[in-house]
Amino acid sequence: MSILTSLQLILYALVWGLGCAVHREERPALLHWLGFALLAALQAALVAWRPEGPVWLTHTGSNVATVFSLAFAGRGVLVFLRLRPPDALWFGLPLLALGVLLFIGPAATSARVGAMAFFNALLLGAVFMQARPAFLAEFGRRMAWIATLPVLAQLALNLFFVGWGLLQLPLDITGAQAVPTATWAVALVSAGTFNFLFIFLVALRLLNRLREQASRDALTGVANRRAMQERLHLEWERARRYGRPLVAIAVDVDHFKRINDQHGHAVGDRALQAVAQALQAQVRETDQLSRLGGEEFLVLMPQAQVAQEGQRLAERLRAAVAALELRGAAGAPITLTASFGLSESQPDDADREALLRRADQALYAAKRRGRNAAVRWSAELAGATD
Ligand SMILES: Nc1nc2c(ncn2[C@@H]2O[C@H](COP(=O)(O)OP(=O)(O)OP(=O)(O)O)[C@@H](O)[C@H]2O)c(=O)[nH]1
Repeated sequence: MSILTSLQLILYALVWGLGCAVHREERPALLHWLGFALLAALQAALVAWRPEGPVWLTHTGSNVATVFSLAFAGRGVLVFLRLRPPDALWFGLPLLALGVLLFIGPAATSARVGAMAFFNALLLGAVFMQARPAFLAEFGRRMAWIATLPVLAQLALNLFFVGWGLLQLPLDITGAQAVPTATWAVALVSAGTFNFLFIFLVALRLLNRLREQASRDALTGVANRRAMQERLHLEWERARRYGRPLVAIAVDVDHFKRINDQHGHAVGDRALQAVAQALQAQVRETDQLSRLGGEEFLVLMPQAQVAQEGQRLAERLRAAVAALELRGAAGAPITLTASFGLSESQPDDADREALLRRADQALYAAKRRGRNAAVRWSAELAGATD
């Protein structure tokens, strides 16, 4: 049984090792779990070596390996969650366990197993307390429960052994009876759950990050055109279904080419970032600001009316961009303004692009009227382009 467990853990170690090679960002956590799997495999192999092997290794050594393997697993979880593990605890406890187990020696079985289980329980409790809020925040309640199960199973097993050690119960934990079988089953299942769960979570985090990157504009961090199209689709359908208009505000920074030409592309980039920040600070959580490309942005305002909330927001956005204080490379002040075109969805719109087309027409009108202005679409503007 224990030699099979050892082999299984070596396979886990192989997976973590491969993970370290290909996934740099998570390498610190994966290295911890590689250490965990190797030490747990060592522990199982030492147990398999009983009764032929030297007792200091097969008994005391296997207990020490167990405590250290849990320390690696737990500290790895904290590193994975970007938490700061208190090192006095995570290095101090295993070292203290080593000292205590050496002091007890291999012969005093109940004291030795009880002491090992006590340190294991402390480590499990510590990781549970520190990791749970961050875990819940990133992966949600369902995943937190799945992650909690192997910890609780391990904790229960270790508390049982602490009790066993303290009370000196007449149980044989080394033979083939119910208790050792249950011990191995809990150890195997919890190690397996732990490994598969965290392999899954590493992949899930990667997937979430890729999704996030696919919908964000790399320069400004606001939503990109793709995310805007998705949101527009959703909000346009909602607007039609519930008869609540949707407002689009097209934004274009004025004479942006001059900023690039006079101050260089890097300053131009900084200006775009500042504009995005200024716009973002004005829009509501329920609105969406996106960068469509170049110096063009778009604000979508669900459940709003252009003559009221739309016009008010556009005016605030205009003022926020005009109030930006930017400096070029030589410290020269840069004046920035933007033009705004507003439109509102209409019940007879053939498609959602109609809303954007009208916002664009209004934007061109704002440019024609001298820029640094917000213009609301009206029927006279239809067909007029620059
Ligand atoms: N720095 C920087 N410049 C960009 C980026 N994307 C587009 N541009 C520049 O933005 C400028 C857009 O210029 P135009 O479309 O002519 O418009 P404009 O100069 O803002 O003039 P109006 O819109 O008529 O007020 C071009 O010079 C592009 O090279 C970017 O990501 N970074």
